[in-house]
Amino acid sequence: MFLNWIWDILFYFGFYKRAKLMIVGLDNAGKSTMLSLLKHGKLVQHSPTARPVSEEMTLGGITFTAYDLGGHEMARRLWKDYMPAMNAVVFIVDASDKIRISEAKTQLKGILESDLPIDVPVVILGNKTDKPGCHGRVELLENLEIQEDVQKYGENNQQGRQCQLFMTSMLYRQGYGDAFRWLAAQL
Ligand SMILES: Nc1nc2c(ncn2[C@@H]2O[C@H](COP(=O)(O)OP(=O)(O)OP(=O)(O)O)[C@@H](O)[C@H]2O)c(=O)[nH]1
Ligand SMILES: [Mg+2]
Repeated sequence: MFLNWIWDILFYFGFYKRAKLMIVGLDNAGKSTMLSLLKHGKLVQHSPTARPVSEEMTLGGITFTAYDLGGHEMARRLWKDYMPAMNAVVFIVDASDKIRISEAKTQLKGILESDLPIDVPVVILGNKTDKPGCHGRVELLENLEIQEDVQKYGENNQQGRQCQLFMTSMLYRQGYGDAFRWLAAQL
């Protein structure tokens, strides 16, 4: 009880922030792998996510409740139900999957152009950069057709949704730290 009051007071004066985060992207992109890395610091093999999984963790001074929503077609139907309550979105793309890049583009556009509140930042992770022949950052910007979203909102600091692309490898534990630091700075 006493501890709860302390948290409430810290929260009220802005010393303690909470945020709800949804982690989405096509199936097999690496969502659950990233969540285990963030939460437990371990690489874990997961079965395809059948129903939403949530984890709480503190990163960059913010306590996140993160929802791993699963990326196969049935699971995608749930994304829109979560959107109104979210403070941030992580969209993971398998940068080595050149066949499904246009499917990823469609799903990402669906989020960027949805009713997701305009003040909700979206960070896009181009994952699996350890795999040979995968898309680089410039190719990914082009193929996902997000150059404008990233430039307009991410770099020039104009009004609109904050949106940025980071390249990551969960296998080599690279890139997601920068992505989460950027995300925390937007909240
Ligand atoms: N090479 C490589 N493999 C990765 C990386 N990240 C994830 N994987 C592998 O990709 C596969 C799918 O990862 P998951 O984290 O289960 O994918 P998911 O996005 O949660 O997929 P769904 O639950 O089906 O939506 C697993 O075999 C992971 O080990 C990475 O950075 N590099
Ligand atoms: Mg999963």
